[in-house]
Amino acid sequence: MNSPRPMDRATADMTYRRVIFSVMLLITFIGASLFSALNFYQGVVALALIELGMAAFSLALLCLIRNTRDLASWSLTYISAIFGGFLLIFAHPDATPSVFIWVLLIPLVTHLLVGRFMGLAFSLIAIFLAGGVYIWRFQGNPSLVNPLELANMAICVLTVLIFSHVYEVSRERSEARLRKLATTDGLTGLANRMRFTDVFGWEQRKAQREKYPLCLVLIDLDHFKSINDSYGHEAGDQVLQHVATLLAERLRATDLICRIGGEEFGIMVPNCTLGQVEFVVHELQRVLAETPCRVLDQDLQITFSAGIAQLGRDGDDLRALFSVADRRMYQSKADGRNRVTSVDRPGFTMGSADPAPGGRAPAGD
Ligand SMILES: Nc1nc2c(ncn2[C@@H]2O[C@H](COP(=O)(O)OP(=O)(O)OP(=O)(O)O)[C@@H](O)[C@H]2O)c(=O)[nH]1
Repeated sequence: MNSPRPMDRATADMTYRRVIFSVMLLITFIGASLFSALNFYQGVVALALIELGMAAFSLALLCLIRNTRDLASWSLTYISAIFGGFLLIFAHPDATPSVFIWVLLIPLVTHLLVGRFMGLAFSLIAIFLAGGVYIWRFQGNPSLVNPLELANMAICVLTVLIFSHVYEVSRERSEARLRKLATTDGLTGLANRMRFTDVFGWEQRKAQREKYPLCLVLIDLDHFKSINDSYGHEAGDQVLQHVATLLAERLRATDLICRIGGEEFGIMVPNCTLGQVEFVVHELQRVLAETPCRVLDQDLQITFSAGIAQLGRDGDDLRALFSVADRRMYQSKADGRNRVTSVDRPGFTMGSADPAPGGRAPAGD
């Protein structure tokens, strides 16, 4: 099964929930141990044994969840087991009414551990069951089971449930917004360099493990400065968005494209040989040539120069690949632009690249 790429929602969510789960298990372990000792001391052996079981279970889970990928299943197991333990305690003749105050924690704990949907579903079932046990236990006691008492408890528990749910919904939304801000380029909506670096590291390990090629393409728009100079910065922004959309539409879902900065883009292409990637980039150039960018009632013909580097052949990490792809991209510029380079020309150095010539504006119609 494919694990999610870094900074994907599932991964970030798991990191957050693992911390919450660990804290919860620690609290359960300490609390259950303490109550177990107290109940043993008071001679209530049955309750003491249930609590001892809860403490041992929490400790075992604490060790188990450190590295598990299946955190959601373990969280549900924990919630079900602990709630099962609570139901046994609630039903025990020695348990006092004050024990039911723990029901207030159920919405909070479940929402924190398993999110808004499962949290809400589990809370409703648990509150319903706990309420049933309460009525069954104390039905002969009118001071504990009467409409006023029940309404008090129900409103209190429902308020905690509503707040827990609203909190979790807004937390998940804020987290998604922050994650988007942190990982995407604001102008084009493509991945930013930080996300690219994260995903590349993940993809690199996968490519090395599964022995398939991984290539990096650097793309730099040609004479972009002259677009800004001739048509204005806003027009330049539109061109960047136009190119970003075209590139993103043409690449596979497994490729990752990012805006590195300015008018430079990076593409990570897994599972393709250098020759295949070169073909793909030529295709992108062809599509771009066939799709001019409409700006201020003019069709601007945009071209780019590209350099390609392959993991292993040209370097063993992203920094080395960037350096090689960058050199080849400049070689494409020096060779006349609108080109793709995947092998070094002997004797070529960055200094020998043609410095950007003063402002040839792209062809308008
Ligand atoms: N509109 C716009 N322009 C940007 C942005 N970021 C960088 N630029 C401009 O991009 C231009 C890059 O110019 P150069 O590095 O000289 O490159 P070039 O004109 O494409 O020349 P060659 O790369 O040699 O073909 C500069 O004018 C920057 O101001 C941006 O976000 N929006």
